[in-house]
Amino acid sequence: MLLLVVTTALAVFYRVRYLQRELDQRATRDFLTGMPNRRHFMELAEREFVRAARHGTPLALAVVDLDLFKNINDTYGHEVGDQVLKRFCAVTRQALRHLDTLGRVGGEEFAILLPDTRLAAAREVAERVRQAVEAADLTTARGERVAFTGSFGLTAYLPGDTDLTALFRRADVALYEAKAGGRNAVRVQAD
Ligand SMILES: Nc1nc2c(ncn2[C@@H]2O[C@H](COP(=O)(O)OP(=O)(O)OP(=O)(O)O)[C@@H](O)[C@H]2O)c(=O)[nH]1
Repeated sequence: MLLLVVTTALAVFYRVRYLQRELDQRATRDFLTGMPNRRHFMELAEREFVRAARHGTPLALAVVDLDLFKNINDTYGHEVGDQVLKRFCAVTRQALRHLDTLGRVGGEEFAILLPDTRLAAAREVAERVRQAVEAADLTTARGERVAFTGSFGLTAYLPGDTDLTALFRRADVALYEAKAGGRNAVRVQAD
């Protein structure tokens, strides 16, 4: 009898723990790509921003927008567009270091957080990711080869920054320049 009670209690315990993890996962991860969703990415970025502001540790932020993504959807269909988003994440994740965080902050918009990284090093990382994305492709069920690229806006924490918004503002300006300059490029906004 005691054995039955104990095994039932254990089974309930593990089931509850599993469900709790499922819930946590759904709250923090983007359903399509499995990357941190916007809210979770912002939480992680906020944590790193506080650390940079308090201890003066370097911190870089890149915003990435897939190029002419509407064309991919229009040409190959929304499902292939979804596959491109997933492939982009896999390729980018592989080109990043373990400490870096890739988040999906919008439909075809992503952000990369690079803790303990100065601008010069971050530029190298962003350029490596850009090249990896450019070199990647996928083949559709109909045998069509789909290539894709991304534009990158990069910035780093400055001692005068009072909040994370300042970094996003600069990164967005750099991203705009990358798009205006013809896309598939890394642009930097240092101040
Ligand atoms: N397949 C798919 N498409 C998405 C998703 N989220 C956003 N999009 C599409 O992404 C496209 C973004 O298009 P635009 O904002 O016009 O930008 P763009 O075509 O990438 O052009 P540029 O940013 O100027 O290079 C829209 O067509 C959205 O419908 C998604 O989850 N899956």
